[in-house]
Amino acid sequence: MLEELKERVYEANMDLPRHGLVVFTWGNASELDRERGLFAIKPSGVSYDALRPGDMVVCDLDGRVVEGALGPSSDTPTHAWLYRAWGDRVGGIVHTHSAAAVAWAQAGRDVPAYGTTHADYFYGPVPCMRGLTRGEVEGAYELNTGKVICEGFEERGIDPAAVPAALVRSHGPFAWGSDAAEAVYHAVVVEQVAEMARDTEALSPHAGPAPQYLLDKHYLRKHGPDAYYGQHMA
Ligand SMILES: O=C(CO)[C@@H](O)[C@@H](O)COP(=O)(O)O
Repeated sequence: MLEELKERVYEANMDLPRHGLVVFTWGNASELDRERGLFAIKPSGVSYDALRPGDMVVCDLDGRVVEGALGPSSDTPTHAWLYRAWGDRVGGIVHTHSAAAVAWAQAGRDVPAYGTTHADYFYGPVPCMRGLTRGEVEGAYELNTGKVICEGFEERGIDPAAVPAALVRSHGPFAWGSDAAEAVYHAVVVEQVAEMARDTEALSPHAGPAPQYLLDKHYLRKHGPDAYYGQHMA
């Protein structure tokens, strides 16, 4: 079972450079095994060319390594915190430094819902979390990154299942999903909508978000109780 988990997490990590979301070692993906209370994650700082399924590191929800010869991703405490907080809804997490999403994070701005591409996946803006304080950075930095994301969603009343991504100010995007593969998918979508939103503002600085009724329609026809997008076989 853990071998299958490692294989899936390996494939998710390898999908990050395939989709152009990371260069060098700038990202990581993980997946939760809810029954065991464990997750597998990429080892830290290992080149994607050299990565093998058996290199994936298995950790508990405190971020302690329970299996693996290599050190886990430096962002392991962030993943662990998010699984502890949201593990009932989130089964896979991805962090990247994809360029357009990072640009919004560095600007300290939410990615506005400018159109239906965005609304097909996110029920509202992709929120930019506050930057970490000096104390949070000099303390348990990566754990505090997870806390800042959770606090931001709580303060704004956002359900992480309805908005499966966030930006952390001055840092970059985190995305999640039901498993690692879906988290990668959402990381790709965040980058795409970040690019589109940036271009929208370049063309029309005062475009403003699309009408709420249109955003609602697109989100709900895919994710609402009466969703009809795609194949719905009886
Ligand atoms: O944010 C950073 C680096 O600043 C990390 O997320 C990124 O390099 C990936 O690190 P890991 O190789 O997963 O430890």
